[in-house]
Amino acid sequence: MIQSIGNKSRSIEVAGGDNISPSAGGNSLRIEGISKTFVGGERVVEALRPVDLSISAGEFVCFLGPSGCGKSTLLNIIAGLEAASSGNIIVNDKPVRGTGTDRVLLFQEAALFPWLNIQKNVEFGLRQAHVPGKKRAEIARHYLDMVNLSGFENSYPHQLSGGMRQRAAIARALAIDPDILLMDEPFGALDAFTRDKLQAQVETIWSATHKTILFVTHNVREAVALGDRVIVFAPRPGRIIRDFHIDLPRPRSLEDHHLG
Ligand SMILES: Nc1ncnc2c1ncn2[C@@H]1O[C@H](COP(=O)(O)OP(=O)(O)OP(=O)(O)O)[C@@H](O)[C@H]1O
Repeated sequence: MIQSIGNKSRSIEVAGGDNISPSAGGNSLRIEGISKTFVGGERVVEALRPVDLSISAGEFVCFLGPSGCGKSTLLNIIAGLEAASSGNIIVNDKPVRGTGTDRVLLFQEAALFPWLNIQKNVEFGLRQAHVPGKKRAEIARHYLDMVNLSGFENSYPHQLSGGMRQRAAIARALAIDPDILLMDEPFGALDAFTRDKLQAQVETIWSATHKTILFVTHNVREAVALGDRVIVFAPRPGRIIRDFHIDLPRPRSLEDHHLG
């Protein structure tokens, strides 16, 4: 079921003053009949009933639902970290199997390498992709600037706050220029104040980069504050029960009473 909240005609402001439609780039991701049943000895858990979903390039989609409804399982399948029991993941019209640099998954705990400084952490994926040193440094600086971490290039993860570490992880993910950013409760471990600030920052980053974002949350307010769409899952066995289109103007303020 598709429902709509807010004003239908909407565009977003991007740096340089252009007005673009956030879903102008065609289909980015198709989830076709994806199901998952975990089998471990005697125990069989039907985590996901077949899920079908089409997501446009540049859309910001939130997966909302109670604990255990299969949100993380679906995100892991899209990331290629978990095999589905049935169905296909189609990215840019091609079926994908396994992980790829077109999709990057961010977790609740920023998974930075503790032995590398922030600059080197952000450069890591670029090094793997054999991007030359000067170019790597330039790209890393660009994204560190985007997440307001300029000046912390030489710091190590343990010297940063949780919110700063999560911002560094976002910069590292963006540096490899994925089509799709998969965010699994990325702010779940942060205090409310930091969380609010990072939500606003993610909205700004999304507007500037036009990435397709899939964002898992338990929090209705967070989902409505961030998403173009909020996909609501039912408890186990996980399945989609609602597909809300959120047409509230951006940037959205968390104090906006429409979000309540
Ligand atoms: N590796 C696994 N083996 C067996 N069961 C699993 C495995 N991973 C997840 N499950 C089960 O699948 C169901 C869905 O789990 P999942 O983590 O996807 O839910 P979720 O909606 O992301 O929950 P939460 O919001 O608490 O993270 C749960 O019942 C969970 O116990």
